[in-house]
Amino acid sequence: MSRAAVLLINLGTPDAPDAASVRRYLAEFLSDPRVVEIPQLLWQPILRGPILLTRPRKSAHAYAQVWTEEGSPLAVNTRAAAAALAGRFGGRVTVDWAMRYGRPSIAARLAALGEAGCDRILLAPLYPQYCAATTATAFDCAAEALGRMRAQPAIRTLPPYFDDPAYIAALEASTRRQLAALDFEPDLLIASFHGMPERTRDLGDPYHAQSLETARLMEEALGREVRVTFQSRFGRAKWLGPATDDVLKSLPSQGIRKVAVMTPGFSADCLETIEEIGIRGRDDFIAGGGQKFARLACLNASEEAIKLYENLIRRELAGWME
Ligand SMILES: C=CC1=C(C)c2cc3[nH]c(cc4nc(cc5[nH]c(cc1n2)c(C)c5CCC(=O)O)C(CCC(=O)O)=C4C)c(C)c3C=C
Ligand SMILES: [Fe+2]
Ligand SMILES: [Fe+2]
Repeated sequence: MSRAAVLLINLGTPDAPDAASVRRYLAEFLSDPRVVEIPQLLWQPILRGPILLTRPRKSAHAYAQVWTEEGSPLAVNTRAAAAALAGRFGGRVTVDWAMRYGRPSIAARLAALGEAGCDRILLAPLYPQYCAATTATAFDCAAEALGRMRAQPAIRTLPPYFDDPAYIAALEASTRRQLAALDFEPDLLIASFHGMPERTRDLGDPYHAQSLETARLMEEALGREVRVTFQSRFGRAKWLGPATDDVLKSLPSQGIRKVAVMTPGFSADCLETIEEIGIRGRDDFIAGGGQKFARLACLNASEEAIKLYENLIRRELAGWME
């Protein structure tokens, strides 16, 4: 008897909001050559020196502001999506989740699925837009774990879903629901995507184009402008723009005083959405003269999200669920 499983994969997060845990997490994350594409011989001294000496304390402070009783929001939301999804397959598919960096690791969950008798596994990184720094490295990591197994499961991978009608419909429904609940009508809706070095686009990474296409399809679906920005600049290289913080600071002087910000590239709320947009982004906008600011939640484990993931997963598991 064969048995199918789906492994939801997200980025990863520290174990606790303290400097030591954040340091361990950042050391693993930022040592990934898919993330920082500088030769390791040059990069490691910079990482182990200035970056890991200063950033963990600052980031731990930010994490402490978003941490919940159940843990880091990224882990809490990803786990909740996996739990809700499990109920949609009537026990015919095992649904599990893992993190590319930190815990639960991809290797540990692949091993656990193997022990549970799952011999057909769909790897599903929850990144709607393909990016080598997120999607590719998740598959690299899984391949490395598979490379150490004697009895490997059969593997399928979830393609990016940036333009999938089911994803656009989920975003549209979630956005309409959240806009209707606001006590104001935004002058502008912003879609803030995580940034990337511009160089990666020039070398052929489709992330930028796929982000723009998601926003264009959202404009079509919502019948209103969706202004694209890129957040979370890191390092000295030129990153994709326009930068979310710069745009938020400058909008009030252009007469735009009420905004709503959505983050469609993040499947789950996390440090980058709750703290960077919801706290610092709001402060930037209000300090610049803005009046009303709303951060719209990610799809997380909402009804819209679970319907979307069930749809995508059923399609990819065709022929495996009998
Ligand atoms: C959704 C897509 C993401 C892309 C693309 C991405 C690229 C990328 N990120 C960094 C550096 C950092 N990112 C950090 C946090 C973080 N990044 C993503 C997603 C993408 N990153 C998420 C979901 C999170 C949140 C994790 C959480 O625990 O909530 C951080 C850590 C926080 C901090 O210290 O600021 C860093 C650093 C680079 C360099 C990069 C591409 C080159
Ligand atoms: Fe990031
Ligand atoms: Fe950030």
